[in-house]
Amino acid sequence: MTRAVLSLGGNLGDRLANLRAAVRELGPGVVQVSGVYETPPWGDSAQPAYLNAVVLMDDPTATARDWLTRARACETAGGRVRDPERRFGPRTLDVDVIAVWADGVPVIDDDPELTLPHPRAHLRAFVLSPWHAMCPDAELPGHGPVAALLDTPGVAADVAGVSLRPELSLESME
Ligand SMILES: Nc1ncnc2c1ncn2[C@@H]1O[C@H](COP(=O)(O)OP(=O)(O)OP(=O)(O)O)[C@@H](O)[C@H]1O
Ligand SMILES: Nc1nc2c(c(=O)[nH]1)N=C(CO)CN2
Repeated sequence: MTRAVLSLGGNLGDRLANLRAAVRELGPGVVQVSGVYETPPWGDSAQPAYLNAVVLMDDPTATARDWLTRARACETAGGRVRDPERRFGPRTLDVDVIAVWADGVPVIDDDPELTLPHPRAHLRAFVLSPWHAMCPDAELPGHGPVAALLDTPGVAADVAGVSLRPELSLESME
C-alpha cells in the first residue's frame, strides 16, 4: 500500500473549479482533503494570489512514480501550460507530490524527475498550513513534524498571509 500527500494550487482562471476538478480527477483514492486557503504567491511575487489545498491519498498498488503520473494528468486536464522562461510563475493548476510512504516507510529519492520529499515543501507555508490543519501530527520525511516547520523563521513569516476560505470547500462537490 502506498500513501501520498499531494499539494494542489492555482492562480489563473476559475481557481476553485480547477481545484475541484483535480480532486475529482484524482478519484476514489482520496482519503482526506484539506480546507482551501488563499495564499500570497511564493517565489515570484508579481502574480495573483493562489488557492491552495492538500490531499492525502492511499492506493493498494501505486508506485511513487505512479503518483507523479497522476499529478501530471491532473495538471494537463486542468489546462496547465508550462512557461519555461518563468520559474514559479502563474498557472491554472499545479499538482506536486509532497511525500510518499510505501507500507508506512517514507520514500526518499533525489531523482530530479521525482524528488521525494518535494525539495521545497519544508519552505512553503502554502503546503504546510493546510497539511497541518488536516493532519496535526503529520511529519515531512527528513524534516520532522509539520507543526515545527511552521515555526521556522522563513515559514513563520509567511503563515500569517495564508488564510483559510471556509466558504470554498472541496469536500462537497455534488
Ligand atoms: N516531488 C515532485 N513533485 C512534482 N514534480 C516534481 C517532484 N520532484 C521533481 N519534480 C519535477 O519537477 C519538474 C518541474 O515541475 P513543475 O513545472 O510543476 O515545477 P514548479 O511547479 O514550477 O515548481 P515547484 O516544483 O517548486 O512547485 C517536473 O518535470 C517534475 O518531474
Ligand atoms: N502561494 C503559492 N505560491 C506558489 C505556488 C502555489 O501553489 N502557491 N506554486 C508555485 C509553483 O512552483 C509557485 N508559487
